[in-house]
Amino acid sequence: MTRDDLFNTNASIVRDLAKACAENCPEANLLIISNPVNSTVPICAEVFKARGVYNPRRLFGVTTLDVVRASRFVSEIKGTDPAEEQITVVGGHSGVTIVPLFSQSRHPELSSNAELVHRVQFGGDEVVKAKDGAGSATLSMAMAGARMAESILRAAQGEKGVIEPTFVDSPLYKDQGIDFFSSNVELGPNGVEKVLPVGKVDAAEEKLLEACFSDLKKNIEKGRKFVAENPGN
Ligand SMILES: NC(=O)C1=CN([C@@H]2O[C@H](COP(=O)(O)OP(=O)(O)OC[C@H]3O[C@@H](n4cnc5c(N)ncnc54)[C@H](O)[C@@H]3O)[C@@H](O)[C@H]2O)C=CC1
Ligand SMILES: O=C([O-])CC(=O)C(=O)O
Repeated sequence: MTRDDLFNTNASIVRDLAKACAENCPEANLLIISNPVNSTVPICAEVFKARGVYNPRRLFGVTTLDVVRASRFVSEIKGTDPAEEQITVVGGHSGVTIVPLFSQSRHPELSSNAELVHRVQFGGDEVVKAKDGAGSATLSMAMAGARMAESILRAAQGEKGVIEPTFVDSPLYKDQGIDFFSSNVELGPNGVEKVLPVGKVDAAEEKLLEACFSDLKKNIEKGRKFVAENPGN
């Protein structure tokens, strides 16, 4: 079971919750954690657009857990404190759409560690397998969700320099037909303040990004198509 398999159950739930938000709290910050995030965020955007209240600065897919996992896995290899490992992860929130950029960390050599890259990309699946039918990540998901929500609140109260990775309506790869992308984002009182660039990547990461784009495009399109064909009430 992959996150994409959750689409059939979750797409209509997210669509209906988004509709309720669009009608009752259109100005709220929406943090979408329900999977598949790569599709549920575009679903929310379509629902808001259909009602004329879409504000791309207030819609966020929660991808914090990918960074939390990457930092943890690196700390296990290096014998360090995960809180001190700053690993940038970009792309989306499933399988090969998750792209860790170790070349930008203090351990650039790790970008050629295929086993580590795979573990970051499929860390959620590892948990699902280990739980053997009893669900997916829970405590780590709660921690990652809380971190993201707290950062949004701190920025809303005027704190400067609050940066989190999140899957947003992004200018970074729109020219390649990818309207949503996760990268570091500076948060502010109005939600997204600034989408930060991906920065320099090495040749191995360039390849990972290519694979990411191809899947991500399909996931985004799947969400859009669902709303077009099933607009709900
Ligand atoms: N983005 C991320 O990092 C992560 C995302 N997830 C995703 O988060 C979601 C929730 O996971 P869990 O909390 O483990 O699942 P869960 O099954 O424990 O909880 C789901 C909750 O949704 C409620 N629910 C079901 N239908 C609903 C509806 N129509 N309207 C309102 N509420 C409804 C259920 O009553 C239940 O309380 C899943 O989609 C999972 O894949 C999980 C881990 C990490
Ligand atoms: O795989 C899942 O369903 C849960 C999830 O998103 C994660 O653990 O990253």
